[in-house]
Amino acid sequence: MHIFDRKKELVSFLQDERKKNISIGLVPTMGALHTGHVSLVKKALSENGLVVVSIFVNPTQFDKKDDLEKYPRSLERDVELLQKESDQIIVFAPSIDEIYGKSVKSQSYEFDGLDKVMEGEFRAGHFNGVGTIVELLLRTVSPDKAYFGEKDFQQLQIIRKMVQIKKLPYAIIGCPIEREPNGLAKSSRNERLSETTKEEAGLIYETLLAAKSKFGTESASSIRHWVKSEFGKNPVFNLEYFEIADENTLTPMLKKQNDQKYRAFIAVYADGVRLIDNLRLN
Ligand SMILES: Nc1ncnc2c1ncn2[C@@H]1O[C@H](COP(=O)(O)OP(=O)(O)OP(=O)(O)O)[C@@H](O)[C@H]1O
Ligand SMILES: CC(C)(CO)[C@@H](O)C(=O)[O-]
Ligand code: BAL
Repeated sequence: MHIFDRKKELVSFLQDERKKNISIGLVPTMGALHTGHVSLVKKALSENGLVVVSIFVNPTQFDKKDDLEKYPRSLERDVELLQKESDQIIVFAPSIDEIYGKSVKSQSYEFDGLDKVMEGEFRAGHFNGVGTIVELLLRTVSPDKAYFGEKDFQQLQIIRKMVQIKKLPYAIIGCPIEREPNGLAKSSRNERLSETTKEEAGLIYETLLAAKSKFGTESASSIRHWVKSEFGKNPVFNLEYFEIADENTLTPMLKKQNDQKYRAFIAVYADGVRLIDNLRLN
């Protein structure tokens, strides 16, 4: 398997591959790979001749030092896992210096308000950091298609917006959420949960399912109220937000419009670890 840590070498390798008329997929990750990531890689392999998986824990998208320091890192294990998947995979695992040089800073983006709610509200500067690294990866790899998980649904919509605003010629493909048997969305940060909390964290998905079943008959504000009061009684989880929002604009739902698609979004802390999830409601 080819593993690159320099942009220049990756670019020159891909230029040669492209001459063979091979289509290229890109799967950006922060490593500590799990079956959620693998589902993106499989989808990319099914649609492209070559798939670049980037592994880079991007410092500029972390608003909390502690979260960045404790983020799981396992490059060797990640490479082994990808090697088992296919020999059509290329790994790009650059250093912070290779990406940012001396100035570890984000660019500033205009995302049409998509970044002002939920993750954007609670993680200051997060989406400027995501935009900065994703734009750089897209421009470096120049893929035909890039793959992102719906687990980070707000991020997916923001990347779609960035590509549209910057007129970047790459297709952005959203992929469904992979879950544990108890419904917990697979996430690298789950590694930091105790076995007991991981089991109890099935409650997050159960809450989303309950919100979906209430959605037919109850107002958004009544469902929000119900979720807040349920979590208020639970000593294991600390609810950061629960929102019902329009899937495209991400604005909180006021009155249901029949032609709009709505989604429930949730962020909770458990064992000091921040977990997010979402579910389409209609
Ligand atoms: N359970 C999942 N199902 C589908 N896609 C996923 C899942 N988890 C992560 N992804 C996607 O994989 C890509 C890389 O995500 P990332 O490396 O941040 O992993 P992660 O598990 O989301 O980690 P964390 O939530 O701890 O940041 C993103 O596009 C993300 O949406
Ligand atoms: C897209 C991404 C790899 C950018 O660092 C990250 O936000 C993630 O893993 O979802
Ligand atoms: N998967 C989203 C990246 C982050 O939490 O920073």
